[in-house]
Formats: sequence, structure tokens, C-alpha cells
Amino acid sequence: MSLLSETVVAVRPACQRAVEEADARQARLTKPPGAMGQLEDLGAQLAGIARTCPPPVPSRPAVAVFAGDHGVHAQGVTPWPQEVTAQMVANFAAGGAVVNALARQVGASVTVVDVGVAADLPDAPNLWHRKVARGTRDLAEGPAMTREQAQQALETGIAVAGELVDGGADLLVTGDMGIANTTASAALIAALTRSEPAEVTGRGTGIDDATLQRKTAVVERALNRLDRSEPLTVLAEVGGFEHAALAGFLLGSAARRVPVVLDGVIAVSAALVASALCPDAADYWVAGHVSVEPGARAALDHLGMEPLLDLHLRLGEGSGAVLAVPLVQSAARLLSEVATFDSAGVSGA
Ligand SMILES: O=C(O)c1ccc[n+]([C@@H]2O[C@H](COP(=O)([O-])O)[C@@H](O)[C@H]2O)c1
Ligand SMILES: Cc1cc2nc[nH]c2cc1C
Repeated sequence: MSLLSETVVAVRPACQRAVEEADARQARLTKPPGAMGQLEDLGAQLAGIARTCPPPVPSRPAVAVFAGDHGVHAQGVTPWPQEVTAQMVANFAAGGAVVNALARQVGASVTVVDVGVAADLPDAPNLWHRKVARGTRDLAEGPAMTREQAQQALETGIAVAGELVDGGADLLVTGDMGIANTTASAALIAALTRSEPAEVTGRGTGIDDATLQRKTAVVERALNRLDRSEPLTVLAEVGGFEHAALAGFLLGSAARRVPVVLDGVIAVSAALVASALCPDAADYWVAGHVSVEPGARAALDHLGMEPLLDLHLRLGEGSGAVLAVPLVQSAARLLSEVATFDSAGVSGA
């Protein structure tokens, strides 16, 4: 059996009994019922993932930034030159990017994984060389990846999740880097949520009206030739190496029963692929934030997920997800540390 199939069959739904125990405990904590809003649902989700209530407070968050290049760059869908992908990978490895600063703030490690950057990359301790190919082919012209390449990248993401968990991580965080990857994300989202390309294609790193029109037309063209019957085909046809690796990362986290915080539009487009491959895996995912890229909201709605933050971010790298890490930790901490009405001698309503 392939690593992908093994991983999919290893995923178990979260424990409903622990979720119910958490809900019952939330009602006894010294606060009006429901007063901690979305953090109460998150606490219950973490209990379900840990299969016990109260759940442990995650203390070793680990970000994986998956990087790849995109043949669709040739269509003029982004103002940035392709070499920025490799240059930013070097910046992540040196600790100088936004995600590095935010990760230091919350005590998270940052690992950069080259799954498909066009250029050769130097060696660095936190840069993992897992290149499947030097960028995808142009999704406007034909399949971006072969099915074999898509599966290899998926399995790379599964393996990375496993290695980080084996290294002690107890909360995984998604990150991405890839100039032009919001075009592939829009195509995945349009295909998998059956939305109109114009509704889910956005301005990415910041494009003018003419470029947005061209980008939307590229997504429309790709969708017109797409066979949507199989998620792996959709991924290979219009996805990127980082999307495939992220989808694998999300499946791998679920198989290892470790919660994972999703970042922006690239992560949620990968989550659509992963949930189509394995619906139960979604029990392990937390939406860290909602990106301003319009496809992000469409994907989250399709997944039935409510984001923790809405800070109008559109960076990627894992930035919005890292910012949500303290909220995830807080949700678990409330269940273990807040006194009950009984224990504190506080009267009920
Ligand atoms: O995370 C997001 O929602 C997000 C929104 C817009 C842009 N990005 C980042 O910007 C790059 C892709 O933007 P673009 O315009 O080149 O498609 C890529 O490196 C992403 O990490 C990320
Ligand atoms: C500078 C820069 C940093 C990024 N981080 C994630 N995507 C990015 C795109 C650009 C262009």
C-alpha cells in the first residue's frame, strides 16, 4: 500500500465522548455558559483530538513552510519575479521573514521544505531538500503536475508531518511560499467548491485590474478542461507542489492525531483536496485566520470552518496561523485551569 493510502486509512475521527465531556465541563466552569464563544468549541475540538478532557496544552508548535514555483507565472498573473520564491526561502532559512519573527514570539520552530522551487537552494539546518521538480508546468496550458508528481509531493507532506511529530511537535502549523500560487489556489477552490472563478480569484500579492482579469481568465480556462471526478486529478491538473505537500501535511497530522493550524488561501485550498481524500481528517484542523483573498472564505465555508482571526492579512508563509497559536493554547488551558462553580464556591444563575 502507498504511504498516501496507509495514511488515509490510519485517520480516525476525533473522539466524540471527549468532545461531549469538554462541552459538559465548559458548562461547569466559572463563567456564564458560552461566554468564551469560539474558544469553547476549539477546546472541545482539542479534547476530541487528544481523546481526553481536559486536553493537554500544546507547548511545542512547529511551522512547516512548503515552497514551490509555478509554470503559470508565464501568464503574467503576478507582478513578482519567480526568483523571489528562492530568495524568500533563503530569508526563512536565515530567520529574517515575517513568519520567523512571529514564530519567535510564540516559541514555534520554522522548517522550510523545498518541494518544487525552480532554483537550486543552498544547505541550511532548517531547510529540507525534497524537490519533486523545478516548478510545475503552466496550468493554463495543460496539467501542472503528473499524478505521480502530485502523489510524491503529497507523501512528502505526510512524511514532514511525521518527522516534526517524531521530533516532539505537538501542534503543527502550515506555511507556504510560491510566487503565483494564489492562481493555483483559486483554481483548486473553484473546482472543489464549484464556485465561479471570478468569485474566488483575487489580487494575491497585489495586482491591478488588468492583471486580475487575466488571472481570472486563466482560472476559467483551466477549469473548462478539468475532470473534477477525482481529487488527485484536480490537484495534479491545477495545483502546485506546495499545495500537494500541504494536503499531505494535513493528512499526516490527522493520522498522527496532532492538531494543525491552517494559514491562508493556499492552506485552505490544500485542505479542500485533503478533505476530499479523507473527510475525517478535517476533525484535526483549526482555521487560524481568514485571508482577504476571496477564495479563502469560500473554501472555509465549504469546509464548515470558522476562522479564529480576521486581521485582513494576505501574506502567507504561515503568518496568520502562527498568530493563532496562543488562541489554540488558551482554549486548551481554559479547560484544565479554570475553576468550576463547585470547586470555587461560586453560585450559579
Ligand atoms: O496566505 C494568503 O492568503 C496569501 C494571499 C496572497 C499572497 N500570498 C503569498 O504571496 C505569494 C503568491 O502571491 P501571487 O500574487 O504571486 O499569486 C505566495 O508566496 C503566497 O504565500 C498568500
Ligand atoms: C516579498 C514577499 C514575501 C512573501 N511571503 C510569502 N509570499 C510572499 C511574496 C512576496 C513577494
